[in-house]
Amino acid sequence: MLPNHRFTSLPAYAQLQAHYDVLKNRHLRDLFAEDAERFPKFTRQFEEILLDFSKNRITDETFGLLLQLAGQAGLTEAIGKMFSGDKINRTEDRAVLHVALRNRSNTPVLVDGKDIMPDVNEVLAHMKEFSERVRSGAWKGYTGEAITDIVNIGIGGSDLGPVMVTEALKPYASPDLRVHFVSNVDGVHMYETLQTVKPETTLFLIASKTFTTQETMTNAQTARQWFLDTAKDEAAIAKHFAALSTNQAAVEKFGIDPANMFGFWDWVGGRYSLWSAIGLSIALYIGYDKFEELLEGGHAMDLHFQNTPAEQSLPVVLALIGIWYNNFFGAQTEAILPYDQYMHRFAAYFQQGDMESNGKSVDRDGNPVDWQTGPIIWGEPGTNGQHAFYQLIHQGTKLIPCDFLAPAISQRPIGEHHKILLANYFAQTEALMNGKTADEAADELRKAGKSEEEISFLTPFKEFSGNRPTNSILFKKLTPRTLGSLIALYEHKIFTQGVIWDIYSFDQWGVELGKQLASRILPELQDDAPVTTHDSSTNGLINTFKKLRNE
Ligand SMILES: O=P(O)(O)OC[C@H]1O[C@H](O)[C@H](O)[C@@H](O)[C@@H]1O
Repeated sequence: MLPNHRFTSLPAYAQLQAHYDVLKNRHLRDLFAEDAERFPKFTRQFEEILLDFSKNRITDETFGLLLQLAGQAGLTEAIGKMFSGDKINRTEDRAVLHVALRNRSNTPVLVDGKDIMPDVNEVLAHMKEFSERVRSGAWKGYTGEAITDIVNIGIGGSDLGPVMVTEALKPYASPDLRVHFVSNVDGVHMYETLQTVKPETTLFLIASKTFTTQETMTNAQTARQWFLDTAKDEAAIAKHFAALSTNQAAVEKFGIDPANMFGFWDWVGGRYSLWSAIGLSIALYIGYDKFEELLEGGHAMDLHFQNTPAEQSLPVVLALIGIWYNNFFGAQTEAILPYDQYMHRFAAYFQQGDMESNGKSVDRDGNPVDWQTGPIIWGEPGTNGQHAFYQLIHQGTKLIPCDFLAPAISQRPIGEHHKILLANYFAQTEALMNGKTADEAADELRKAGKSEEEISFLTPFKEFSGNRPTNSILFKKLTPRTLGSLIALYEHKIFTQGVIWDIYSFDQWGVELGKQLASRILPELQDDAPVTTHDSSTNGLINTFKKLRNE
């Protein structure tokens, strides 16, 4: 169990509050002018990843106080508890051990006194053997043909991670194997996917930790029926369906051969499961060796998180900077902006990772919090975002801390593209920091030949306040190892923030109510009788739906 504390009662909280009152009026331009050492002081390196957090509204004093906050919240102890298999997911009475899935050092990890590493290694060996057979063509479908298409059916954590990683690591993929993801219960998703594949050469992965999720079970049944419509023989299912799950009984009931089941455990949270059997689509797509490199990258970041003093730890730094804006500046959101097209689902992945983890409003004692917890996470790849929503980041009324991520080396070096991309990457954080003063804006207008009257009208619109904070994460190349480290970096950032905010980051009770109500409403949609069992809005909507569908 993690020790409890009141976030706002930590001594450093009050000090930070007082410090904020002084610092809130300081401009980043001036902080840089006063301190030539900001870049070396506020950058941290991990392998081929550089984190520059110098363009944040912090001084040495801010950073020192934030580190004290982490210390007072018992961060070191909490990290130890997670890695040693303590049941820190208290409301589900579970350990939190996605780190064991990528524990390439293979040191024993005990849950209830039992070392779980042999089980982890056994599933990995199964994934290796299976993915190698499928990729080499040795695994045959029911007509004797090799597999050409993988369809992963899963949702939430059983979808977003594999989608994000297979997109990010596309350059490492086998050209002979396509991968598809069906998540939405909207039949359109399954329909469109099935248009592009053939039953004889398709392997379905039914990815569900619980194997009860309505969307996934519905999609899986549809896929099964579609397959049997052609194959006609239930025995053929064994060659075309595999299950990634913790629930063996439900997998067998569905009719999947237990030999094709890849297990994992209740100590793997859904949104932290891409490192587990849920990552089978990744191993199939990029090959098991590359999947292992991804695990190694995650593990290397785990060791860094465990063994590095807080002031040197990239995840801790990211977490503290986030807390500074979330809890003192009142920022509501954080943008994740990768300047890498292959990372186009990275922000979407961490929407679940962060918001499902830290979107909580009771502390670990069950009392309502009176401080802000998890931020709203959003983002799109640069440069697309620049031409869409950056206007608001530059000149809007909201403070939006942004993470800018970019590789130094493109996976697809074509002409001048990467230099142009990176010029934009550097320019944006510089612009957000410095802004443009009224004098600078007026000078530019004067040089462009505008009249004094036009200049005085236009200047306020052309002015940029600047002082808008950013982190820059610059890495060498988006390799499987680096991606693994980047994912683990954000995972541990989320963990650190949850510890400091005194909330439980590894349950997700907030998703249950909607599920319960949907299963109550579903039977009501079976006939056309008007419903009266809900509030007037819900009744009205359901009854309008029943009318519309029959018109
Ligand atoms: O893997 P499954 O059991 O099908 O769960 C899929 C997803 O649905 C749940 O409602 C949770 O919100 C997610 O954390 C989970 O990843």
